[in-house]
Amino acid sequence: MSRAVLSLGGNLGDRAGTLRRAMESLAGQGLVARSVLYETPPWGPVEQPPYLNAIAVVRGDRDAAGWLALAHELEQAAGRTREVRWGARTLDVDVVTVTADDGTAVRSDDPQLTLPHPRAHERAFVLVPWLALDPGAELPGRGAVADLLAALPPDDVAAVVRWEQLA
Ligand SMILES: Nc1ncnc2c1ncn2[C@@H]1O[C@H](COP(=O)(O)OP(=O)(O)OP(=O)(O)O)[C@@H](O)[C@H]1O
Ligand SMILES: Nc1nc2c(c(=O)[nH]1)N=C(CO)CN2
Repeated sequence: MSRAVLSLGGNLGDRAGTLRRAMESLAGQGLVARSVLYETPPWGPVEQPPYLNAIAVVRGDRDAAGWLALAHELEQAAGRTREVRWGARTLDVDVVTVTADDGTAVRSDDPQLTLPHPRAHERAFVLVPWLALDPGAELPGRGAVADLLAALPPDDVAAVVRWEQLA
């Protein structure tokens, strides 16, 4: 058993429908908690439309590789094709962190699965929904999510706006 924090995002097609369907799939895969949807400006060097983003916390009988496989299944179900790095997509699911049942954070330097996610700490689109869902959240090796957010440019944080309730 392990617990994973997943970041979901998409900026093509029916963004809200795609994220809702992904959350419905996760409901059958050990979904423990989910954030509402946030509209976020595109992060990174590629010019593209705004994203909807959300965080899901799942717990179940999978190891880290199993959570990554689930992330890829959700992306495929949303019709995602792999194109430009950091470019537009119907659905992107990143594994932010995985915690074993003894409380140990899984660490991995494998390029196919790097844990904790190496860029999560600098992404307001991950940290804002995560903090709202879990005010005590910690990104292993980086610190409290609240402190990481406080270290980001305030304009980046303010640009992440609550979009609507999932329910
Ligand atoms: N923690 C992780 N979560 C998801 N994918 C990961 C992780 N670590 C490594 N990867 C690998 O990254 C590869 C590229 O993923 P993807 O296309 O989603 O990248 P990206 O979303 O453009 O960029 P980023 O990784 O910065 O979010 C995947 O095939 C996956 O194997
Ligand atoms: N706001 C936001 N920006 C992004 C996102 C995302 O989910 N949200 N995903 C990306 C894919 O690497 C690149 N940029």
